[in-house]
Amino acid sequence: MLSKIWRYSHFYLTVSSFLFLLLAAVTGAFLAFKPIQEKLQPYHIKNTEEASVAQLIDTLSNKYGEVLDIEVDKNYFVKTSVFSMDADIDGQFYINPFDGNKIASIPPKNDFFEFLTNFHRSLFLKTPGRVFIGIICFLLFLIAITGFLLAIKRQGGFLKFCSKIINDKSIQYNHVALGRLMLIPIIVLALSGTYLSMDRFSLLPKSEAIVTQQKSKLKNVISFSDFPVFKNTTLKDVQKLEFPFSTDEEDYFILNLHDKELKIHQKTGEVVQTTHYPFTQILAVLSFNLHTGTGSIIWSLVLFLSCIAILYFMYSGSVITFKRLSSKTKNKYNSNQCNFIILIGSENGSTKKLGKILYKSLLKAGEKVFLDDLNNYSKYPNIEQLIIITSTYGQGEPPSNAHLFLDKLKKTNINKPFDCHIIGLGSYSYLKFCEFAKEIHTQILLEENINVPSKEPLLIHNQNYEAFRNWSLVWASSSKLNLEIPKELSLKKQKETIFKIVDKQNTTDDFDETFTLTLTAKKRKKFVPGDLLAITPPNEASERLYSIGKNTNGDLLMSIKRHSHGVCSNYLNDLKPSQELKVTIKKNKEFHLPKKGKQVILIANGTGIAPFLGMIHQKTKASIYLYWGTRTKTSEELYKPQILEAIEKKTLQQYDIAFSKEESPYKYVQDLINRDEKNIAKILASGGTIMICGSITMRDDIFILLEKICNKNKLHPFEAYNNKGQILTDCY
Ligand SMILES: Cc1cc2nc3c(=O)[nH]c(=O)nc-3n(C[C@H](O)[C@H](O)[C@H](O)COP(=O)(O)O)c2cc1C
Repeated sequence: MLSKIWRYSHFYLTVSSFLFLLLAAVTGAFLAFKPIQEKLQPYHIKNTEEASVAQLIDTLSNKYGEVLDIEVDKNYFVKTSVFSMDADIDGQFYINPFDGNKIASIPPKNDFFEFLTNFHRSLFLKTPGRVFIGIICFLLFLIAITGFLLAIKRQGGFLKFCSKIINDKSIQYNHVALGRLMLIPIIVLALSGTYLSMDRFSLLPKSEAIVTQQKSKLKNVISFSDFPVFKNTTLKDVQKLEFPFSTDEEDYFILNLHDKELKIHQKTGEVVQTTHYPFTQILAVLSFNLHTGTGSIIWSLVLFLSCIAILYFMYSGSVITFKRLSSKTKNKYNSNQCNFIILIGSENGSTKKLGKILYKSLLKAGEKVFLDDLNNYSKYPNIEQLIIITSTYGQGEPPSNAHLFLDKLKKTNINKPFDCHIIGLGSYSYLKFCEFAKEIHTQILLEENINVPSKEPLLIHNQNYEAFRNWSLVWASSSKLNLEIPKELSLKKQKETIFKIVDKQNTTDDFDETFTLTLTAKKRKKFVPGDLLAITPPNEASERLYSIGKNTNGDLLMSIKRHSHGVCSNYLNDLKPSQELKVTIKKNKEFHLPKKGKQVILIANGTGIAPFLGMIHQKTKASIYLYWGTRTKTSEELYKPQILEAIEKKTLQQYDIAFSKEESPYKYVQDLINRDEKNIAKILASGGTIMICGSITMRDDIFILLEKICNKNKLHPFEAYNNKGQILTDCY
């Protein structure tokens, strides 16, 4: 419930301030260069900060007739105003504090920055504009805070806020990852701006300056440069020093430091009055410096990046919102009329898209169907089939529109029995894969009047549309429905590439027939080992995905197991060298050889070796260890030349194989991992990566093994390495 409040607040706050935030961020990004431009002026003399006021007064009085004041700005540029008959050294100019020489005249204000500053502060609307911008600044603060709370919720708790965000290559990932990085600068920017506006309109609590007076007791007249207060004050603490107007004792030196103002007797050098600035004033100066970056190039650059980040958030937030809103559907029938009910659990809208496809297909087939959120589950008088499609969020939790469902399920009496089908969407990157769909399945099995035809729910990794489509077609035919389910989820036609077969090698042992295909693209096509190749066999609707490797010539490598009734594997097996094949390459960045990290362990079984055949030849600074489980020595022969070449070229540091159908000390790849547990633990602890490709059963066994290795070797829990992205999988 709370997360809904944060989400709506985050959304409405951004929408209401959108245009003004946009203008403020664009002008702010330019204005961040003002302090940099100022700081880069050559008016600073090394060690100015360390010079004492006494030293400076001494230098100036020797050099100039009458000094009116001295100013030290945030960049430690020293300005003085002098009165002189010589026009060249009359008025205000920059000086070298050590010899008093004039360095430069005060340049006129930069028109461009002046224009931008006025616009940024008030949109040229004077006081109403300033008030408005102050409010926008405060809204930015609220947007940052609600965004922070949403990120905590997304990460699964406050303590997990800083843990690795799983990169699912989505725009949400960029939004959250950048948000976490820029959270503090943006909060500082927003709070300091709000404070400055409140100060400008006297909205801050009144606090008086504390004034302490002291009567002059001393009689000795001493020279200015001998005044103890001048001797003990360095220029780094000074803002301004005003010289006495006349030689009259009633005229004082006024020394403005960063936190107080001192009145100094011009004959004796005694401090006769100290005025401590109120805290609100000190805070206003701090806010000004923090909001403008005055005096610091690094902070100015951080402010610039914050403004760019705000612009990016506005873009990514709009895309996310558009995606969510576009997945909303208006039902044609009301729920009481419908015999098909589709309920969706979705956080970011992708699951809803699948529900919508089924909804539209059923409508087109003339069925009465109702689509809704899982949270709105209720009694449906005419229901025959309930289809639940849900993602999992957080750490195995329901998405935000589904958290009430299980409770409602328990409380709702069902009078008329119906069938229920459950589809889970999730990602293997998370330990609790499709956990919420599994939980629903378990709960629904306990309901007397709900019939669940499948023993297991359908669980889909990475929104694989093909898996969903195949399920829909099977379900439609079992329900005697003639459904048209689109072949592609997106209407954008994927780019096909024509490859030519350059080599084909088959190997058959007593158990399996496997073969490799080497393909070369007719036109240059970029791909990386670990990417996926989508093939749709002729006269077939659905595509099949294969993880691909690359040989040293840059050709594409596939490793395929032939299934006696497999349509695609037989189609590929029938291809002859020099024949052509139309395919689509799908980027699979989650399963590329990592760019960082010193060590990578590759674990495969069966034809899962394919992407690794490319990775062992990739140029990388990391040491690569390959563990492979296959059935027989015959099946190893097919890949041996590639592997031996990599060992010879030293791009592969270690190769171990387990045979499940031969006399061999190690039967499964799991046995090899168990044997080398100490090394595996070391690599995990030092930030290395483990990549797994092959069957899901093997992957699950390896996960259990890794969990044990982590416990035994007193490492962090396995989940931590998985969350940090050190475990990459591509299993089927
Ligand atoms: C922050 C976050 C947490 C996730 N947690 C899990 C999880 O615990 N288990 C899982 O299988 N998938 C998890 N996923 C993957 C999503 O379930 C998957 O991407 C799904 O397709 C998202 O669908 P939606 O856009 O409809 O919410 C998570 C995704 C994100 C962004």
